[in-house]
Amino acid sequence: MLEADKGPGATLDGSGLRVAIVQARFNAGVTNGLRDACLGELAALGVQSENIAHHTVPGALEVPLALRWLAHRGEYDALIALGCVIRGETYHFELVANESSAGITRVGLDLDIPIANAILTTENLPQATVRQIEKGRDAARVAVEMALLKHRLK
Ligand SMILES: Nc1c(NC[C@H](O)[C@H](O)[C@H](O)CO)[nH]c(=O)[nH]c1=O
Ligand SMILES: CC(=O)[C@@H](O)COP(=O)(O)O
Repeated sequence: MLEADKGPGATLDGSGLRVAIVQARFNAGVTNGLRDACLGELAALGVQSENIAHHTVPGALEVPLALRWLAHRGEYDALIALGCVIRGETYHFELVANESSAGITRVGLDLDIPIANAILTTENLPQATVRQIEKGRDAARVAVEMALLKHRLK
């Protein structure tokens, strides 16, 4: 009998989950907004505050390594990456945006752990500012949904 996938509209119950957040401090005005929105949504989904770890790193390029360290602990059901990369005048934007994203994906696949990537990559600060709340909330929902899916499938 095919088990119907309830899809994203299903009620997500994160009450038994353990989640860790890695936040880049670069563009902290935005990443703090991402953090606050993410924490609020995790609470709304039932994730208990004592089951949420939060760590900061200097910038988006340092996020993958911190995620790897946390994944190796084997203590978390999902990880969340928060950051904000804003284009400047040089190629550095592409390097930071692309390498941080590729590193995050690699950690998730190599260490078999769901990682919600909410590292914003925008052309300017206004684009990031208007997206911080939605993207922070989305990251929380993705982390909870994928952690629950992993428990169902593995
Ligand atoms: N320009 C941005 C950076 N740059 C810093 C790098 O992430 C890294 O910390 C540095 O290259 C040392 O390894 N980081 C961001 O998160 N956002 C940016 O816009
Ligand atoms: C994304 C960045 O690294 C950015 O802050 C760098 O700005 P610039 O390219 O003008 O040095």
